[in-house]
Amino acid sequence: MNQTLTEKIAVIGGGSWATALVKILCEQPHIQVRWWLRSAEDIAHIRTYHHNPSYLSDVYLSPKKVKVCDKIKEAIKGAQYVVLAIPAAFIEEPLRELSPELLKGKRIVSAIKGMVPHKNKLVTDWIEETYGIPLDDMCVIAGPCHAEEVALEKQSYLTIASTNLACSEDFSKLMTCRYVTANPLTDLYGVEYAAVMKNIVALACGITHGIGYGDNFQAVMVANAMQEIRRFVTAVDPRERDLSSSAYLGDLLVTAYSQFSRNRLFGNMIGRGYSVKAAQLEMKMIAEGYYAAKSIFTMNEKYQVSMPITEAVYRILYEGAAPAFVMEQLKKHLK
Ligand SMILES: NC(=O)c1ccc[n+]([C@@H]2O[C@H](COP(=O)([O-])OP(=O)(O)OC[C@H]3O[C@@H](n4cnc5c(N)ncnc54)[C@H](O)[C@@H]3O)[C@@H](O)[C@H]2O)c1
Ligand SMILES: O=P(O)(O)OC[C@H](O)CO
Repeated sequence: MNQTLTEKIAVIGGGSWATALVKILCEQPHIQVRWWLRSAEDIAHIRTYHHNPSYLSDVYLSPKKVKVCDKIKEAIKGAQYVVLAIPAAFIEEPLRELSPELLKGKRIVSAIKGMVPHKNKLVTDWIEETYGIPLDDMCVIAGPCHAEEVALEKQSYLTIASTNLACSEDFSKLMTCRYVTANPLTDLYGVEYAAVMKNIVALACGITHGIGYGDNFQAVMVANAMQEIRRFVTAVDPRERDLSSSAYLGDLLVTAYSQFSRNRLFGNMIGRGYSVKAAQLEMKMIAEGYYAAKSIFTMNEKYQVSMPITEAVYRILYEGAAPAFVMEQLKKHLK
């Protein structure tokens, strides 16, 4: 192995975002990536052909920089950072192999924009509770950035949020390269909740588009959604934050309008009459907003914030309410 590869970073997950993150990290000359994927077939393919056959398959994964691992313990061994890029709904199972001792002293980076279902917890809170990692040793990767555009090396911006500025600054440096600019921020909870909630909004955008509503309606819904996000985030974690910045508003806009949005695509299918099961089967990718709608709706039983868009999505996805009827009702709440 090249002597200059001094820093080891583990990436956990085999989807599009994990693949894009591996690509970004490989741009740093001193980094070796230890990459754990769930699929044995994908691991074998990457070892032989240096491309992920299942996601972003055009991205070249240099064997000099990327060591693909069968075992999660092997991936995290000696790693200073452990980057989690598995949809939140599936995070518990693979991490069961790990213990507080194995993760001790490492910085944990959540690239996940979802909540752990049933527990209704942010990933960082769940990691703190389960593995005893202090919040100050964690950060989240946020901002409007689709894996597909990273693969194409289109200029993108990320926000690295942590309660510990040094942690977010350090990891921002590792995520900055020719086509990515990463900026640090100290609003961990605000960024994490906004990233979870924008997925619910993208579902709503997809649903209305699927029903036949146009751009005019969607613009009003997105504007109202930003206010809904502000109300909820302020209730859960009151502090001053500029929600018009790219970590919050930017992420909402990209997911609501991009052709690459998983959540919008999923919502669009629901609007066109697919059942939840059928839409999930049709998509190879995961729409985090499906799980988030339930978590945020349930959390809001405590906060009682006005959240008509989240409620509308929840009723359609979990109570089987007809999308056209629910959106007709939602119209009364939008301004
Ligand atoms: N894709 C993006 O552009 C992007 C950008 C920012 C953040 N994220 C976040 O990254 C996280 C990972 O999403 P992604 O886009 O890479 O996923 P994806 O939709 O591209 O891929 C699905 C992933 O889910 C895993 N998976 C599917 N079913 C599973 C199961 N039953 N058990 C265990 N794992 C299963 C697959 O192995 C794969 O890793 C999500 O929280 C997402 O919000 C994604
Ligand atoms: O836009 P989606 O639904 O693919 O979600 C992916 C990322 O969160 C975008 O930042």
